[in-house]
Parts: sequence; C-alpha cells; structure tokens
Amino acid sequence: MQVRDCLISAPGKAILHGEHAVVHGKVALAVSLNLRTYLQLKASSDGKVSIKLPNIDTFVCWELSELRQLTPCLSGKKEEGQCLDPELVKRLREFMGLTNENLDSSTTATLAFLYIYLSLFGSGEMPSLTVCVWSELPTGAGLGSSAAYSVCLAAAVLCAIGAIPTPLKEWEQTARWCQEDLELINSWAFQAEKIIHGNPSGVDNAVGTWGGMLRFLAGKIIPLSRVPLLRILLTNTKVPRSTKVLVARVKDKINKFPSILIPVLDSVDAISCTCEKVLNEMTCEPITGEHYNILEELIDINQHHLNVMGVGHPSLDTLCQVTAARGLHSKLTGAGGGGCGITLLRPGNPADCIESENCSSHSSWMTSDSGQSLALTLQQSIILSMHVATVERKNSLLQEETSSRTRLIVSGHLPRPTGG
Ligand SMILES: Nc1ncnc2c1ncn2[C@@H]1O[C@H](COP(=O)(O)OP(=O)(O)O)[C@@H](O)[C@H]1O
Ligand SMILES: C[C@@](O)(CCOP(=O)(O)O)CC(=O)O
Ligand SMILES: [Mg+2]
Repeated sequence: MQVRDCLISAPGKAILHGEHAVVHGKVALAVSLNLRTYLQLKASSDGKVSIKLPNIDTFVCWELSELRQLTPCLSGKKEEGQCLDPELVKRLREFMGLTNENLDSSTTATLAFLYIYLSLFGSGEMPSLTVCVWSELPTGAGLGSSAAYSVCLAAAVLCAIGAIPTPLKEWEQTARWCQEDLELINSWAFQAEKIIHGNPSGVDNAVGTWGGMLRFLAGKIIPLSRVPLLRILLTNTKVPRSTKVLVARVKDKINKFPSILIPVLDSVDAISCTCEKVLNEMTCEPITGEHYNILEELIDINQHHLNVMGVGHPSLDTLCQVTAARGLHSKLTGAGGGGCGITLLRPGNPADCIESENCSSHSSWMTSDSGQSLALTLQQSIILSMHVATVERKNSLLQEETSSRTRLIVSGHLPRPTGG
C-alpha cells in the first residue's frame, strides 16, 4: 500500500485560566500560540515504518512484519477515537518492553505514534512510511506540545488512510478541513493525548485542532470570537516537568481532601467564567483600568489556587515575585510544576521596560536568525511578548505544501522549524 505524502502543522496553546480544574469538569479558557509543530509523512518502499523526532532525540524504525504481529486484536474502527483500546495498549507495552507507568519523553511519543498507526492502519494493509515531527514549541513546558504532536499525528494518519481528504489543491499553499474532519482529527488526537497524559481534559487538542481562543467545558468547545487584544508575556522557567505526573498529583490530592479541593476547583471555574465575562465587556465598552484590575486579581487568585493544588514551583514563585516588583501579575500556565508562566501587560506598559532591563538572549529556544531577538532573560526565564487575541482561525490545524513557510507571527521573529 502506497500512501500520499503530506505536511501538516498544528499550534501550541496557552491556558489563561482553568488548567487542572478542566480535567475535573470545570471551565478553561485557552488560546492558540503562533508556535507550531510540523509533521511530514513520506511514503517509503523499504518495508519499514520510521519515526524521526529530532526535538527529543528519538529515531526509531520497525520492520512492517514486526508491526503486523501486533494487529489481530484490532477492531478496525476508524470512525471515532474516544476510548483507548486497552488490549492494543497492553500489546504495545509488551512489544516495547515497558513495565512502569511513568515513561520518558521518547517512549511516550513512540507509544503514541504506534497506537495511532496501528489503530488506523491495523485492520487493512499497513504501509511503509517515514514520519518526521519537529516543533517550535518547548517540550514539556505547559504550551501543549504533546497536543500539537498528537493533532499532527492524527491528521497525518487519517489523511494517509483516506478517512479525511487531502484537500490541498495545486494552487493553494495551505488548506483546512471541514468541521466533521476536524472533529475526527480531534478525537484521535485525544487518544494520543491519553497515551501521553493519562487523563487529559481534551482542551489542548481542541486548541491544537481549531486554533483561536476557546472556552472548554467537559468536552464542549465554544470558540470565543469576541475578545479584546491583550498582551501577555510568556515566560519559560525551563524547569522540566511531566503533565502526566502533575495531573495524577492533583487527582491524588482531591481524593485525599475532597472537601477542601472541590471548592478550590469550583473557585477556579468561577474565575474562568468571570474572566470570560470581563473579556467580553472589554469588547463592548471602553476598556478601563478597572477591567485590568479585575483580570490581575483573577490571575493572583488562580495562582494561589494552583499552589494549593500542589502544582506550583519555586521558579514560578520567582516569576510572580519578579513581575510583581514591576506591578505585574503572573500565574503558571499548563500543568505547572515548572514550565511556563503568563504575565498580563497593561496597554503601553512594561514589555519594553522589561525587555530593556533583560536584554541578553542566550536561549536556544527563541533566538531569531535575523539577529533580532525575542528571547529575553528574566532571572532564568525566557520572555516572549505576544497577543492573546489571536482569534482569527489563522492558527488552526493546517495541511501545508512542503514549500510553505510559517505565516502569522505576533511579535517579531521565531526560529525556523528544524529537521524534516
Ligand atoms: N516535537 C515533539 N516530538 C516528539 N514528541 C513530542 C514533541 N512534543 C511533545 N512531545 C511528547 O509530548 C511530551 C510532553 O508532553 P507534556 O508533558 O504534556 O508537556 P507539554 O506541556 O509540552 O504538552 C513529550 O515528553 C513527548 O513525549
Ligand atoms: C493540566 C492540564 O489542564 C493542561 C496541561 O497542559 P500541558 O500539557 O502542560 O501543556 C491538563 C489537561 O487539561 O489535560
Ligand atoms: Mg501536554
């Protein structure tokens, strides 16, 4: 079986409010970033399936004959991707010789790939191919790299089996899928996220699939098309952590102290709803300092709640303190425990003053090749100035021509994707 080559990209995300609480059925507000993950799928004729994941130094190759032995248990359902097939997970774990639950980056990413490949190709003829994935997103830093990876994987393999069209026309540089196709991609991406996160809410893969800003509640995705232009700083503490471990930690805490933690989750839900209301008001009436006062207080309260849930980190405390000394308000974003934080900026204030105070750029993550730098140091952090209101669908999942370049970009230059 020969599959069609394709190049796909999906964005990362920042959660404004609702991380962790969203796993327990509460509201989250999230927005796509103009940092993307790219996947190139190429047919091959060597009887092998290869994955190249340069961001995590992973290069693996299997004989098709080995993978075929894993397939008899498969139901061959391609229509939906809601529940993990426990039998396939078990076989894959045995095949990869895995015994414990908390796996390293490379093993997790490989397992997610094999799960999607075998689930979707397993009931038919299995093709020889090479998949290469590379990303502008830092891995394991709260910006949804796992979801962008999962969305790209799902879209590429669904395209390859012909479950969704390869809509790209010769004259187009990029193309998008219809709502039904996006829902299918999202549901399979959710499965890959389950392999990586254990118990994801689905908010990250929804943003990776649809892009823009959205409200997410118990699997329901509501695009927010009316939001004001906000500027936030995105700071990477560079403290590594695993979403799976942190999500499990919060669950343990809820089980241990339900009467204490459930009100905290309810409060986070109210924070997300209040934030959404204020953002909406800011689009209908003149923006005042009072709007910003409320947004800032919500950030502070939520950061305290996240600390109560046990997902804070001294590096994030430092971020909060350093920005507070400049009159700014910060919270962690994503799973916490390190990773990234967000800081709200008021109009006309501090990105520039922070930039001028912290002007060295030695990050491998975000230095531009033109010499103009986005990467700034604040203590040990990297700061990226960005707009939240990327509400146009320009950041959503795209099928791209090999030659097409990264579009968009909020403020300044970003690194070129490497690899592929
Ligand atoms: N570019 C990539 N290539 C391969 N695997 C990736 C990539 N990006 C993310 N992953 C997978 O996702 C995991 C990180 O997921 P997670 O802990 O949820 O952090 P994040 O906040 O970045 O989503 C990595 O350990 C790896 O398994
Ligand atoms: C903590 C959580 O709310 C977000 C995790 O995001 P990330 O993997 O840290 O980018 C988990 C989830 O919603 O699945
Ligand atoms: Mg993740």
